[in-house]
Amino acid sequence: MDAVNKVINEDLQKERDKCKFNVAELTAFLDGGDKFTQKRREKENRVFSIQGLRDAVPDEYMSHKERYENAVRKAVIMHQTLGTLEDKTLTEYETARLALRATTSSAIFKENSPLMLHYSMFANVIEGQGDEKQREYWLKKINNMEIIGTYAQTELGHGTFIRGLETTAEYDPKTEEFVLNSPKLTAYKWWPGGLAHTANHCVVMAHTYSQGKSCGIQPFMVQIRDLETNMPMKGVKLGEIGAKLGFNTVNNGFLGFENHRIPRDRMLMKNSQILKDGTFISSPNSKLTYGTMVYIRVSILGTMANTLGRAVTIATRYAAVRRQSQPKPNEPEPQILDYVTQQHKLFIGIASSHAYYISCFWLWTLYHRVTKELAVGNMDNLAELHALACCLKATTSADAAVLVERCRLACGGHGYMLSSNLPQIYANVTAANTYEGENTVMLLQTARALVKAGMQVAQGQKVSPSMAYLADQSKMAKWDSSVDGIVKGFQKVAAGKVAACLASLQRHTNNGQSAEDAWNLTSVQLVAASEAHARVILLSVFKSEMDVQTLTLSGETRTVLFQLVQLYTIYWALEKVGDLLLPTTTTTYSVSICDTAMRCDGWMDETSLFEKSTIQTSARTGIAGLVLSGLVYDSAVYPELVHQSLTSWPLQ
Ligand SMILES: CCCCCCCCCCCCCC(=O)SCCNC(=O)CCNC(=O)[C@H](O)C(C)(C)COP(=O)(O)OP(=O)(O)OC[C@H]1O[C@@H](n2cnc3c(N)ncnc32)[C@H](O)[C@@H]1OP(=O)(O)O
Ligand SMILES: Cc1cc2nc3c(=O)[nH]c(=O)nc-3n(C[C@H](O)[C@H](O)[C@H](O)COP(=O)(O)OP(=O)(O)OC[C@H]3O[C@@H](n4cnc5c(N)ncnc54)[C@H](O)[C@@H]3O)c2cc1C
Repeated sequence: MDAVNKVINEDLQKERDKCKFNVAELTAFLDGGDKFTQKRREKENRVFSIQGLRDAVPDEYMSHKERYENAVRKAVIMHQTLGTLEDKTLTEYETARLALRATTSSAIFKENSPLMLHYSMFANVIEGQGDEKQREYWLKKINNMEIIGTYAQTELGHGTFIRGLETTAEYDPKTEEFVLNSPKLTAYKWWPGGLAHTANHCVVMAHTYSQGKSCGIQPFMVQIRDLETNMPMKGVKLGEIGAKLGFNTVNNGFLGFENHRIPRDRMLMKNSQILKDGTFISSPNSKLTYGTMVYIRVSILGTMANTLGRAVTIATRYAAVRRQSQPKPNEPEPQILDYVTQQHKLFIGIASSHAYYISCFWLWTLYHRVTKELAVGNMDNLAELHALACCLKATTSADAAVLVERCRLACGGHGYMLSSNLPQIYANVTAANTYEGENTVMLLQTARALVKAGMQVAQGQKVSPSMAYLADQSKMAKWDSSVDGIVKGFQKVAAGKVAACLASLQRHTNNGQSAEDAWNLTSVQLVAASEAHARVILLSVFKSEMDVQTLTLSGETRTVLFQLVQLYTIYWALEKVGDLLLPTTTTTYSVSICDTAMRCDGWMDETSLFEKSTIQTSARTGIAGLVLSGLVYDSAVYPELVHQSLTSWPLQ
């Protein structure tokens, strides 16, 4: 194996040599600047040089228990290592941006870390829901790993419907304690990562009662295990939920309570409070309790960018080194990358990964702005943030799962091998369709906001900036096959779908249906309208952010990035050709230029055997990448046809 490792595959090297742009420049652009590239590499080099982080045996040959124990062992080393590299001089945004790119964890854990929830939701829920004293007390313990925690919301009976949670927390003013109970089996917490054996604390979302009255769903910090023995505390029942498609080392567990008492100050009281005598002071907005979910939904865009980037890198490298068939007699078998069908499968993955990165940073900026506004009591933009986070989480995770599976199929039989790592990547990516808000449910949340905006437009009222295009449709000029033109086409499609939903809701209520039944009867269209809106946002943000952010880049790098924008836009125009009412056309791909993602060593945190043995990489540094061909649309008739279709759009 070692001898093989020293030789870089000839075809791969040739592709890298053909690169027309400055790889370092593009890498720094994606990282957010040279400073971050340096920091990322420092982290990667440190982590990847640790012998103890390598698996003696591939995960898939271990038992369930061995896998978990191996993951715990690595999680401890990772924590010790990363702790020493922490940079306190970075702003919160910079730290988040670095975390998004320096995903060493995905290279170390094929099925994720058992501490995943500790670092993500547990820490964030204390930050977002704890009062000042609670934040000061708990965050120190969390950061020092004095306690290990998770986020326990979902129950066996209810995941989506939070208001239906059955775990109860009843305030007892005599002892100034809350009494936690799981009155039924369906009230058991079910799913929280790390709960099975790893966590000794968790934030429990529970239906809260005081003075005999419901105080809604509130968060509580609960110690569930003894810190010395790791055994469950009195009145706490714990266990593991069992083997899953993926996430097997995340250690998802169940949790039930039987008269488990906790002090009053364990309720996280930033937003709502229960005073010593039991008086309930309600949050200014009950949805503030859901803030951690919004934060993770925003992060998921970045996770999708990384996960898809890894899959498409593996598949593109494979396409460069794999030769198959003999279309021209007496000539060698071509690289499968030369087949246009193969390029069609892979390039959209490269473009989408970039689109998700850009959209994630854009959404992060909005998230930080809204968080600052909330801190001073301004809720004006919370609904818009929620609507955007829901539809973008749903659309990017759904697309990423499809595209990762396409990458797996693009590797033929080898993609079916676990050693390709593509099946495990798929198992990770498809989970995001369900966790942090099931995708259909998320799209329906955005649809609520779209319907509201549609009604406001009809009444001549102002709507939120991301939905302002709904009001502009009548003024909208002709559109064409330029990127901006296609974005306008998509705006028209989304506006048309929203209008159709409003008409359907109206029709059903006029026919005597209740508002709820009218909503259910219209829900297939509502989901479609919400997805169309997400497409508008993804396409327009990708284009406009690239316009602004690439100004200082060299012409070659800008060109290749704009080819990705163009590819992404045109791909979706063709995918949604029915929506755009485009009659069948003979538009063809004429593939000639381009490439990108796999040139940047940001993608190089893949540790699979497959990559190392079959396709040689220069392991995490200075990957020159492959020269693929870019995509140029070659159809003179295209703009005309699109335009004609749009002018016959029945709902405009
Ligand atoms: C460091 C980071 C790394 C990241 C790695 C990632 C992987 C990490 C691993 C992750 C592992 C996985 C970990 C996990 O999986 S943790 C568990 C995650 N669980 C969920 O996400 C549950 C999904 N369900 C919900 O969120 C709610 O119950 C929904 C939203 C469905 C309905 O709710 P409800 O029935 O109560 O509400 P309503 O429909 O009557 O609507 C009422 C109004 O409220 C507004 N509204 C609703 N929600 C919000 C909100 N959030 N902010 C602002 N507003 C909000 C809404 O628009 C509406 O407004 P209006 O129309 O009336 O004006
Ligand atoms: C890998 C993984 C990790 C997880 N980690 C955690 C964790 O750490 N902590 C935690 O608390 N939870 C966690 N979860 C749970 C997760 O958040 C829930 O599974 C998710 O919110 C969906 O809820 P559910 O499973 O009850 O699905 P359901 O809501 O029962 O969904 C089933 C189907 O019903 C449909 N449906 C439900 N309600 C509606 C509606 N109102 N309108 C239309 N259709 C509807 C859905 O679209 C879906 O098709 C995790 C889940 C997974 C898969």
